[in-house]
Amino acid sequence: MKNLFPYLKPYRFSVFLIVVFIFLQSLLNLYLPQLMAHIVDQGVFTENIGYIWRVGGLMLIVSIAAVVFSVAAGFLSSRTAARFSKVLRGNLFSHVETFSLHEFDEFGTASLITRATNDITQVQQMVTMMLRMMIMAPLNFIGGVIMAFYTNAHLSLVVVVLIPIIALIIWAIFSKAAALFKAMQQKIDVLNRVLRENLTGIRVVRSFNRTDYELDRFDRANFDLTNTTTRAQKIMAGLMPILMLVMNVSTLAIIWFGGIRINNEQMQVGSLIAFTQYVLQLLFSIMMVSTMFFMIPRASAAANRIFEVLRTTPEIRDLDQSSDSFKREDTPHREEDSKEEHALAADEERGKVEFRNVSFSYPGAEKPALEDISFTAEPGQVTAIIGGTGSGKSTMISLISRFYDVTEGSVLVDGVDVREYPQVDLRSKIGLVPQRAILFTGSIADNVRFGKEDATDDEIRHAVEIAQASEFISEMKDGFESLIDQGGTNVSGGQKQRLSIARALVRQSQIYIFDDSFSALDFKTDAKLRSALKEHVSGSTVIIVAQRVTTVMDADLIVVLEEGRISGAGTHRQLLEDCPVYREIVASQLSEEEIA
Ligand SMILES: Nc1ncnc2c1ncn2[C@@H]1O[C@H](COP(=O)(O)OP(=O)(O)OP(=O)(O)O)[C@@H](O)[C@H]1O
Repeated sequence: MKNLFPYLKPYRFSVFLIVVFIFLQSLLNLYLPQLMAHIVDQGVFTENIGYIWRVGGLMLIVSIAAVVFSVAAGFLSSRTAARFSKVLRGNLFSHVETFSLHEFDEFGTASLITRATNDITQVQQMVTMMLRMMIMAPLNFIGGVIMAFYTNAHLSLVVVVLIPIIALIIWAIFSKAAALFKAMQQKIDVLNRVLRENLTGIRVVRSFNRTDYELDRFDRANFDLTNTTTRAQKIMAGLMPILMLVMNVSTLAIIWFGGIRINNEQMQVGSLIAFTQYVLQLLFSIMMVSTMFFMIPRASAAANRIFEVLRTTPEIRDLDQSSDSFKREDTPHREEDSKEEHALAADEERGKVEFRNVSFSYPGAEKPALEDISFTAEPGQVTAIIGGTGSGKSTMISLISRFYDVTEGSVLVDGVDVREYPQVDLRSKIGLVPQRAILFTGSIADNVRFGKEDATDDEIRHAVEIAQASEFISEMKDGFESLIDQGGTNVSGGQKQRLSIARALVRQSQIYIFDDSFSALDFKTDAKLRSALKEHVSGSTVIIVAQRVTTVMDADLIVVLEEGRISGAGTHRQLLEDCPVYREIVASQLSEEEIA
């Protein structure tokens, strides 16, 4: 929880005002019973109506002033907490943006969403309460104790007995509830995950008639969360009645002993009323603190989860600019300014991608996904990667964009290790079409422009033409301004793929990577697209990952992957001659005539 304080620093002035307002409110609240005692002892018993009016009027003014301070403090604390959580949410989001895929895998999307929404709301509520109660409760408590002693020291013995009893009750209840509150946040994660999976995979769920299974899965997560919440609330529900009981018994004790003292003429009735009020006020402040404690375990679990994300250092970071970055691997001892060198390298070679003895293992995986991979994809050439499912094709692609870092060896772009580029520079060289086409809510033009913010209409039209998407766009009612629904559900799989190809092409990059991007296209469109690519991006390095032999046959270099290793590299003809794995793939897809 203490990690939260730096986030409150910018609101120092508001916090200061809250403290002042609450201090004044508490003082006024402590003054009221005194006025009451005066009315009773000096007004009612002496039948001095004028005095009653005067002091009554003063009481009214004091009460109104207390309400004004309370409203002002309430407003300021809600505003401060809302702003604080806005900043925290912003920081969380921008920090998550720096994560590599590894950190995303580790936290899980559902959990990151819960942390950015529900967890932050918990903390915000806690801060609102804390800003008011943390100051008001101790003030009321200490003020109540002092005033009770001041009003009647003998009767205050009741208070001395009371406080340890209440402290014990609260401690017993909270030590039981804390673990349950922590579990509650984790169960919200699970519920979110089930919900999210079901909603994003709704088509699969429906087509496989798995609605009942999903309902059952959701019911279980829902029941589990409800169960834990109920158990926690049951324990907490005991708190208020027990405290009320203690409070009523103490009031009874005060009136009992106070009555005896009044009978013995050691105390006045007004003082007894004031004393009772002070004791109630201090008991009330304990109750306020306990309500806050009610929120602490949950909010502190939420805060821990938020800071767990904020404290995570992304595995993939840019090199310190002052370090020896941008050194070309093949000339490691050159001494020129590194940036100049970088520019030089980029000038000499435009988009060359080289894998040098690359091995890669996913964290926790038993065996490496890639082992000893070496090949070069040259600018102006098409390099194809073919292999069975799970052979490591997408993993290889991820290493070029540096979504993951290699375990051994190095991936070089224009002779510079990808780890030495600022990530933004590296990725601006690459137009990537991922395996799963992802579109965003917005128009078709917006989606293509995602690849290049300042793309002109002509550039967009040109990219769309190469991607063979013009025809279906022109058939849509609003053409380029047609809206894409969330997740791109209102366009077909092939259309989605073509739009995500256009998005990559509009970048006019040095390197284009198509990760199985032609699989949803029919053979004719696939062929047309590839010949358009050849014509329009002839100077760039084109890397095509594919399962279909017809897609890769014309490539200048075909790399055959099997279980994370290269089992052959060359042209179609060369591979037919000396790569049995390639021959097998070809035989399974093409007829004898086609092979010949
Ligand atoms: N995020 C991940 N965490 C752990 N293991 C992974 C992860 N992604 C892939 N793998 C594993 O790495 C291996 C290679 O996967 P990859 O996705 O690169 O294969 P692929 O050749 O692209 O397959 P496909 O053609 O089916 O897409 C597989 O065994 C897979 O289980």
